[in-house]
Amino acid sequence: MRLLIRDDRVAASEFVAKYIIERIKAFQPTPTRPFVLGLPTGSSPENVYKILVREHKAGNISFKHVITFNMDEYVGIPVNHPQSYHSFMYKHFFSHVDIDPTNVNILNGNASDLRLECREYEKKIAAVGGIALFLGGIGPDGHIAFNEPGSSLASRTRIKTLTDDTILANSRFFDNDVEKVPKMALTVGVQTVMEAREVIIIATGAHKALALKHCVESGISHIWTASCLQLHPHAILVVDDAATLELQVKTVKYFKSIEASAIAE
Ligand SMILES: N[C@@H]1[C@@H](O)[C@H](O)[C@@H](COP(=O)(O)O)O[C@@H]1O
Repeated sequence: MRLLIRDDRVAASEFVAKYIIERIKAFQPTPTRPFVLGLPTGSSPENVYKILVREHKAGNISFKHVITFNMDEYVGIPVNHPQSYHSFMYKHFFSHVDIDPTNVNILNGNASDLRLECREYEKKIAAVGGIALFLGGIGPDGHIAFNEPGSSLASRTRIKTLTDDTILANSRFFDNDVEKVPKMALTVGVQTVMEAREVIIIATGAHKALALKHCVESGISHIWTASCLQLHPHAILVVDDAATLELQVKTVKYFKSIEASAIAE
């Protein structure tokens, strides 16, 4: 796992957006050989989308031959609900770039058979050769996608009941009313994320510091599900200074020093 520390959220987002652009460009996607990108929602990636849109408008990147798979979606709210992850993705990203809507995959939280929807999602990912790069965020409780504390680290796309902590954290998007927050979601599993060839996580703000500590300095645990990334051969965590508050000074120094020496090489 690489840990890259930037001064603030803007700098962290710039790094992540540029990384995604570089990866897509290096892959040189075509209609028959598309780039497969996994995507999250949340306030952390919002800025990343802003930068990707900016770079697209500046003519620096095309998403024409990119297939996307979103990590998760609430169960039981209409697709056009302002807080659905469908709405989020179109509002912040898809509506502003040249992606082919038929290449956009988002779980349907209103499917008549939710289990089937999840199984089909996994099949769709496999059918396009797996995810090349999964962008993710982490919840304050260390969850990745909606893999809440206690999720199996071998899990695949499925229905999850959200924890009280997540419902409370996400109530800020629902008029601060926990009653309005959906109680269940569909989410890719920990294993689904782990099978991506690369994973890049953005985590910013002091409220992510404890999660980051558990993901980086503690053992792999189903309680802090993002800690699974310790086992991923190509995982990068991009964080701001505030998110490192709970890390040991020596951890921060170490990761900063290896980045500095990598730049010097
Ligand atoms: N399901 C999403 C996660 O994928 C996301 O990482 C998390 C953190 O969101 P934020 O970046 O807004 O803190 O929120 C939600 O629970």
